[in-house]
Amino acid sequence: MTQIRMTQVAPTAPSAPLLDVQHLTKSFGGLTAVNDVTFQVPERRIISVIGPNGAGKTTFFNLITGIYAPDRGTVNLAGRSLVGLRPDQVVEAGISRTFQNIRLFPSMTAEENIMLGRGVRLRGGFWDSVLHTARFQKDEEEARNTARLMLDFVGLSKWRGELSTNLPYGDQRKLEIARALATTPKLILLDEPAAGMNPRETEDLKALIRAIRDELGVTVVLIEHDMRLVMTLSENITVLNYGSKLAEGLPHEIRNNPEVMTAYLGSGAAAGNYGKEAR
Ligand SMILES: Nc1ncnc2c1ncn2[C@@H]1O[C@H](COP(=O)(O)OP(=O)(O)OP(=O)(O)O)[C@@H](O)[C@H]1O
Repeated sequence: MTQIRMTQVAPTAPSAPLLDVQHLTKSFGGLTAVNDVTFQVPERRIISVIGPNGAGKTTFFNLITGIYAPDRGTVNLAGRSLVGLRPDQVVEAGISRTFQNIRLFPSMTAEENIMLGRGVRLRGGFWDSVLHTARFQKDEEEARNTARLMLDFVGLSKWRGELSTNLPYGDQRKLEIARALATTPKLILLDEPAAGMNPRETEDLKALIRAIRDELGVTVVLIEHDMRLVMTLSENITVLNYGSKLAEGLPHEIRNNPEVMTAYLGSGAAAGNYGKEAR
């Protein structure tokens, strides 16, 4: 993979977490989907958030990324508050993400999909694009260069001019990651990146996530149901259950935590997943 340095992490005190979430709470009607969750991520870590179906994991990501406003609690990135920012402003602040379901533009090429992701970092405005000004052309060239670097980084250069819909499933997921990386984030949130992948694709994904941290210096938080991947990739794991933080610790601590096991055993399909693959 190409060596690219892209992290723009502002200097923070050695002990200050990059992401600092305190007492985050969100209810929908009578249901508290995220309940008083405190969560800290130091720079350059790979952290997983797990929990049975409906535990509040995606809502937690949606609160961090400005899709929902929290009822209570704070979210800080490198010391800057993100509460009240729109999703695009959160991206500009340095957090990008992928979604549980693939959200590519099927009638655009792999390269064009990434160029769109890069748009948030470009300086030209609406009239620059309408009038095709010199600034627009410079922006477009810059976006294309970044897209090519990212395609190379995730190993998809051969698909550059192909419509995204024609890519194999695992490669579409990688393309989404490339698009998120094109915004030069400090932190990337991956929502079930291995969902639907075969074992070989999952192994590739594991190597890619490590490279994102090691080569790009980007911190990674992932939601994932594939326990084998979670246990072998994460440095730390946070477990949510019914919206609350049930446990937090090293992979072997989580694997041996009876409360975590009970939470999964009570949750149908996810229980099988945990029981089979956590070992
Ligand atoms: N916009 C919404 N309106 C009402 N309820 C919601 C909304 N979003 C999420 N919920 C509810 O909040 C709870 C948590 O959902 P969430 O999708 O965050 O869980 P999850 O842990 O990501 O689940 P899964 O692993 O199945 O993706 C669920 O009961 C869900 O139905």
